[in-house]
Amino acid sequence: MAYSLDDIYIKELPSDAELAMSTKDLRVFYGDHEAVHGVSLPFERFKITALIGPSGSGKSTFLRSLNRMNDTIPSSKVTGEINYRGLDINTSDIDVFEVRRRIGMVFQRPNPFAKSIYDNITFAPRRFGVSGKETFDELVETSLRGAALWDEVKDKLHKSALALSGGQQQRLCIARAIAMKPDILLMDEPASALDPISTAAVEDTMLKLKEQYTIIIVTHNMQQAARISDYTGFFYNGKCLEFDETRKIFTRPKIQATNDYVGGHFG
Ligand SMILES: Nc1ncnc2c1ncn2[C@@H]1O[C@H](COP(=O)(O)OP(=O)(O)OP(=O)(O)O)[C@@H](O)[C@H]1O
Repeated sequence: MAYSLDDIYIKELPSDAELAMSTKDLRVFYGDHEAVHGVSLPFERFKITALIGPSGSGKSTFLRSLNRMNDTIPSSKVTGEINYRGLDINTSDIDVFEVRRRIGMVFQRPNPFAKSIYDNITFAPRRFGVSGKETFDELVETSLRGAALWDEVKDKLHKSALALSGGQQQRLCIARAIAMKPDILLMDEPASALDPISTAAVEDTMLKLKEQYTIIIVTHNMQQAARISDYTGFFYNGKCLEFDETRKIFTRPKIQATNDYVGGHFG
């Protein structure tokens, strides 16, 4: 079935909602191909927003643009606004490394460095000028606690991160992102490569993390979106056709395509 791309419902957040970031008419091109067609979305602070939609609908491209990761793809061009702390960060004079420190990213496949658990966490802060054993010890502990991994690894901090299970490695990657003290965590299908027990651990971790961080997650797993997110955006053919509170998206969506997608009629 072909859906109208003009049928769009984007819920406006209440005027007292605090935004962590928002986009306005964000478009992403790969060469001549426009992969994201003018998406304007708000992201409320200390909430989890899930981005769902069929394969190729532009979710990951949109997500990667939010911390300027798409800049690393030579053919890619991003237009429109990415508003963060009163600034449009989609401009050439912005320090992209600082953007990526404040808006961290966790990828689909756990990608720890071939280093110890301890060094995985201290690596980037060290490069940003953090120093001192006590500071690092504390940073390692708070980051691992934040990612709900401390109890499992506190006796083997100097062992290789690669010896951890997939789920533990992913929580280490979350700890690594937290160690940079970001405001926002972008997560691209962070549990899709994990078994159900590890997935549950990562989901529990995310629910704890939102007390301190704003999370934007791409997921193919609709139960996961329903379980953990406060807001959901449904992407289709490069557009966000519907954005609303998660319970509304999954019970009373306003747009036909959303209804059919969450009902499992296509995917
Ligand atoms: N590095 C790239 N170079 C060129 N085209 C790309 C690149 N990455 C994505 N695309 C194209 O952009 C469009 C959106 O892809 P994207 O991966 O963002 O979608 P998605 O919704 O995240 O899909 P999936 O759920 O399968 O990950 C697709 O047409 C894809 O082929």
